[in-house]
Amino acid sequence: MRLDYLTIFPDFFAPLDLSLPGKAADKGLVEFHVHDLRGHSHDKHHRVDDTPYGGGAGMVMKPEPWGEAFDALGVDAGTTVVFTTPSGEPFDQRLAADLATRGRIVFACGRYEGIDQRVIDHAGERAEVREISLGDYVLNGGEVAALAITEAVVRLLPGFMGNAASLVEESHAEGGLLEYPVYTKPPQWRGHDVPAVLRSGDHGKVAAWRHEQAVRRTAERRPDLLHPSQLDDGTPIVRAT
Ligand SMILES: COc1cccc(COC(=O)c2cn[nH]c2)c1
Repeated sequence: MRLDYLTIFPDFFAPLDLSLPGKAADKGLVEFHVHDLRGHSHDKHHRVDDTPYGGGAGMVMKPEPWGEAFDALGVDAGTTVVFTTPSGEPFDQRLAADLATRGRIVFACGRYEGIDQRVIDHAGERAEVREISLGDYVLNGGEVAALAITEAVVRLLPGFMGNAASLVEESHAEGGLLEYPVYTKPPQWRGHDVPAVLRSGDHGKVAAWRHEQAVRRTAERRPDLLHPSQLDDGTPIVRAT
């Protein structure tokens, strides 16, 4: 998989050479290419923004640099262009798995009040476009979101995670439950003991305890992930007639 990043802050993506994503690059599973959008603005000050039509506060990113960058990158039907933006579709594990099937992703990292809408419209004429939000909050730019999406996607690439088994068990996987609590040595620590069941050696009991903990934790923190039948707050189960 080839990942490209279009940004006015290319240094933001220096971490891609470290830790998780970096290892994938070493394995040849993924290649990263970072591009400074200002390189595609040719006025004296390499301007990438201007005042918004219709007035209002802030600045809007000009379309020309983006169009020239798409041309330089060869954005085409085999490319998925991801615009990270608060007004995008919510990012989740399912979307991460979907993006992990792509051959090439170009992350378009917006700043200011956003990117001229014609850039998104034009991109949709030449490639697959996904507008993706990390969550309901506003960052100063799309770079942090692009890094988060990158990590969630790259770790799913076949042959990347050393222990594929851990991918199956983790949160928001098929079960749709939050992860159960985990423990390691020492057995006692500052007055806190590891739950005895985890040291019992009884794999059946351990599995049951972990499932119960995952359901309890999900009911407490993310009832939206549970089906009514799994809520134990007495929610009446109204069956479709
Ligand atoms: C492209 O248009 C804009 C406009 C405003 C801010 C940003 C930066 O992205 C976010 O704030 C964000 C991404 N996911 N959740 C929040 C982009």
